[in-house]
Amino acid sequence: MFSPSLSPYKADFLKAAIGGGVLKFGSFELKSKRISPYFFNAGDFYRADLLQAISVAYAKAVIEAREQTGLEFDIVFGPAYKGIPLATATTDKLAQLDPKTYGQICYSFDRKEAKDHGEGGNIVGAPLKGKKVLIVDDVITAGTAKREAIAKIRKEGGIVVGIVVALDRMEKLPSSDGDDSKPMPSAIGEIRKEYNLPIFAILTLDDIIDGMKDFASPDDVRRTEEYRQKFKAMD
Ligand SMILES: O=P(O)(O)OC[C@H]1O[C@H](OP(=O)(O)OP(=O)(O)O)[C@H](O)[C@@H]1O
Ligand SMILES: O=C(O)c1cc(=O)[nH]c(=O)[nH]1
Repeated sequence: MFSPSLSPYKADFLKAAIGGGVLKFGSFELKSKRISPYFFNAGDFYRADLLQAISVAYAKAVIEAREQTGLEFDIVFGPAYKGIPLATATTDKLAQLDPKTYGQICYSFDRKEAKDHGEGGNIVGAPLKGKKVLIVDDVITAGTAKREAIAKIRKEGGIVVGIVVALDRMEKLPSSDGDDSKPMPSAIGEIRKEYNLPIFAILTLDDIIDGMKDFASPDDVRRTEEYRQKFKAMD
């Protein structure tokens, strides 16, 4: 059963992720090199109805963040690659849901490799200089991709004001010596502290484990629970 504490838009989003095959079970190597028994592939939200489902969920998370914390921004930034359609779809949906507040916001994203001809550079979309930037991305695991995005935005003169992700995998930071058995603080908590930034997650691993008991095999549930235990943060 989905956790009763999951708000309706979050439950709808989790249903879409399951129905669209975005949430997968098996063995996956992550950016952090950890081997995970589950994977959230936001690249699989490619059908129009799924794109609708994600843009509604991100837009509602942003609107909720504004109501709860006063979050304000000029630009939605999507880190390459999977962040790109998420940021553009979220920008569009925000303007549709609340044109008065979001009708003039812009989107922007980076290239993984700088372009050396034409307009050049490695940012596409709205120029970041002096602007308040909200990062919209898929997943946070060890936090590396978010740190890279913050560095890129700052290099361009942008002011990062917050991060919204679909899924907080609730994992610990990697330790500097690569020993993943050591107790470590959470990736999301350290970014919040280090950069003094609010980070909002639509779903957490706990939400997924609560929900998957209804549709995944007992083996997948057990492996995912063991993974949670192995990589859980000390805070
Ligand atoms: O928290 P982390 O340990 O950094 O891992 C999570 C990030 O890793 C993947 O990005 P990747 O850089 O592989 O880019 P992609 O969007 O091209 O898949 C994924 O899309 C997340 O953004
Ligand atoms: O950590 C990652 O690389 C990662 C995890 C996940 O669930 N989904 C994804 O796209 N990347």
